[in-house]
Amino acid sequence: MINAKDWQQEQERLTTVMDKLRGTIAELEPEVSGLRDQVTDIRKRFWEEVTINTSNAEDFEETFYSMKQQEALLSERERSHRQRMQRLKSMKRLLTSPYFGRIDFQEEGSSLSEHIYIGVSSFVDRDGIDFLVYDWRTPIASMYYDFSPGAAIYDTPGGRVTGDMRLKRQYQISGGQLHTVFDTSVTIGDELLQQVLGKGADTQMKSIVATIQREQNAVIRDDTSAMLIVQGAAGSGKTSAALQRAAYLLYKHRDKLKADQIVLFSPNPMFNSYVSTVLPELGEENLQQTTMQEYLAYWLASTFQLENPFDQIEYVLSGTNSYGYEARLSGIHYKASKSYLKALQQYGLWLRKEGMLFQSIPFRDGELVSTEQMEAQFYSYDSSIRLANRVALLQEWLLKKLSVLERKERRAQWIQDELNYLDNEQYAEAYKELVRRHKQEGTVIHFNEEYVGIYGDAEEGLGEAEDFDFDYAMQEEELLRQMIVKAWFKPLRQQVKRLKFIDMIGLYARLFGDAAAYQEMTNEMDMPMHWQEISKQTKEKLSQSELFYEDAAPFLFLKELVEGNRTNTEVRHLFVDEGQDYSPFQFYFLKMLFPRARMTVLGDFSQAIFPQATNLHELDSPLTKLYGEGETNLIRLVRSYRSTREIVAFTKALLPNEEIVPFERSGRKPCLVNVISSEKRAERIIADIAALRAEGYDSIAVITRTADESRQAYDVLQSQGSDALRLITKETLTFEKGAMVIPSYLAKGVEFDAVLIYDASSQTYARESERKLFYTACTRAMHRLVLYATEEWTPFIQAMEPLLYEVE
Ligand SMILES: Nc1ncnc2c1ncn2[C@@H]1O[C@H](COP(=O)(O)OP(=O)(O)OP(=O)(O)O)[C@@H](O)[C@H]1O
Repeated sequence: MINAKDWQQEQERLTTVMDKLRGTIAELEPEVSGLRDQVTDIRKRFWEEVTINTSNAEDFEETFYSMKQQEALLSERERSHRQRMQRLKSMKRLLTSPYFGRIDFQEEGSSLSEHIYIGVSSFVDRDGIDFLVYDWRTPIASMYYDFSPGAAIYDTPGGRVTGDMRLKRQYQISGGQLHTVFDTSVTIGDELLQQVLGKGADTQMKSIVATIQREQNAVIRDDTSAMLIVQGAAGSGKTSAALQRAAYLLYKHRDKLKADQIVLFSPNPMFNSYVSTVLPELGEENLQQTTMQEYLAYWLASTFQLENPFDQIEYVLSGTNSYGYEARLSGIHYKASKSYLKALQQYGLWLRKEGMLFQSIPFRDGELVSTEQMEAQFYSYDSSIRLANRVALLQEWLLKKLSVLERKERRAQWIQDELNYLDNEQYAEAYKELVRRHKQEGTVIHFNEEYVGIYGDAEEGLGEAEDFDFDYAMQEEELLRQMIVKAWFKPLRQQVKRLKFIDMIGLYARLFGDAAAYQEMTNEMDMPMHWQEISKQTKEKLSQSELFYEDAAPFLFLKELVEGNRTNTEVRHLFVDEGQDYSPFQFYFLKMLFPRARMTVLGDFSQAIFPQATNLHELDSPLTKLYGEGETNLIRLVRSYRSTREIVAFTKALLPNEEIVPFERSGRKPCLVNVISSEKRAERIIADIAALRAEGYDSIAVITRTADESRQAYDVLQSQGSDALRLITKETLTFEKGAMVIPSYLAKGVEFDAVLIYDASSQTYARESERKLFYTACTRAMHRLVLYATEEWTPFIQAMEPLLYEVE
């Protein structure tokens, strides 16, 4: 804490800033509403202000300019309104807490030490020169996160500034009131961080701008790497850093980067809701959020029933004894690998020479264009042309061919039959169309009463009948023929436009047959184990219009090789959270889909629970190779901010090689509870939840290994009288406070005040492959961790130092 005199000065400064803020808000409010009224008014009276006259070229030009003028006025007012509105919102945000930090900095060569107050946005005095508050993302504010008092530097677009930081101070201000002030030295106020971290879990993630740590700041402000990899221990603030990074990039490149040009891939829809308030809290619009599944489904759901990654992991966790399990696992690994990617690329090259598969264009009972014709045409193009470009040429050829065939078909005998079956409405339509055409051409025609009698007097304002000089009946028949054939050809044309003439499923399915054929097409030297069974399983799925999750990205990749068109050049930044759960294949695929985006991948290999995991940080990581070492920056975060020291010590013992340093916050040791039956366990869990609630913990998760176990646990707990318990499934979209039962893989990325591991026995967690899953579940706990078992404890606990836990 600071002395009374300094406190007094800080109090006075806060009062001055608050007054000025109120003054600015009072000035801005009427300006904003005035501009809003003007915009509404201009919009409403737009056409009144424009004189429309198109009688001659000069009048037309005048009309055009008067419209342009009106449009310019409107967009200028809209822009002013938007800017003022944004400023007003920023000022209002500052009103509760105008700043959280201050540094005093004396630039080299200057005799003055400047007081830099730092908040969530900048606030400049009326003179436009005096910065009362600096946005935390300004270059000068970076020193607050990067240095302790003493020599300090910061980089600006104009070059590096060096100097001396005389003071570093932190504030807790809320509701415009000064609560605490700390002078800090080494890191950003451990006291403040202690207070922030000691609080309960929230249903929404919070912004951490007031307490960003130095290594996190490096993640946030890295603006040069094409690939930024953040390997961070559980709870080290990867997701937090990613979101503040988005806010930073939006601020730094505000004139050219928009929020919808940043895409965040997150682990599940519930996580999306969990992080969705951080950017708005920082005054920025939300970025685009999606999940890999959602993205794949966008392109594939109309063709296949797509397996969900959570169903895949359920199978991996529960299907150990089922037939074909080993083969499926081997298939999952192979289809996630760089080798498979190369195999598909090679297959693409092979297809340039031979083997493209097409679907004929059917017509009535036969074929309009056969697959042989397509094949011949396709391979008549220069073999150096890329597959996708050749497909585009073939498409053009097909469309032209359809036009020729369409004209030819008008003379076909079957049309005559169709004509006989037409109803009056269709004749009437043709009649109207003819009238319209002739009117347009200025031809004067006469319809005899017979036609008018049948079809009604569609013709109004037609000139007097003069020469009955064209054979209406013939024209009508010709038109009807055209209409009939057109109706038949329209869907065919659409199919061609949608590239339905390519047999994509056939092309993918062909890979899964004889191993020798596969090797010939793909040059694969190192076939995965159980190839025959993998092939059988894959083809079986395809034949039912279903797709395994592990096949989704590869299928789409092949589709892209053959068809092109799917790349997105708008997106500039791709953030992939829980990156260890994506396959090398998927990363490569993402790079291909978003060729103009930089990538930020955040993850923890220790939490790699999906079989297609990617190692993020080792030298041979496929991620480093994606953009090359020169373009890649790897940052490691080892300090964990989520869990107490005791919980971190326990979880670290599960994965002794994991680099993880706890933030010094203390709590109870994890507690092991052994009970004799599942009923007794339910009783105990219910009592524990009640006790935790009484201690003030609002968010409590009973974590099970799989969804099946969640359902069982939920049923037992309910039958024992636990009310207000929520069952979380892969369909759950929002994250709410309270007690819940949740499978381990859905708890990824989120955190709870207390975690109750439903079954930590050797029956549930025994295989080495389950170690990381168990670790991930335990690391969700912020303050309390309780584990239950009805049998002997999992070997992961048995191997642990007993000092690390309490037993009840
Ligand atoms: N600098 C910080 N100041 C305050 N709180 C922080 C800071 N860094 C992280 N935290 C808090 O620590 C918790 C964990 O952060 P976050 O979820 O971002 O970690 P993570 O590395 O993504 O975790 P995991 O990999 O386990 O999902 C959150 O409650 C977050 O608010």
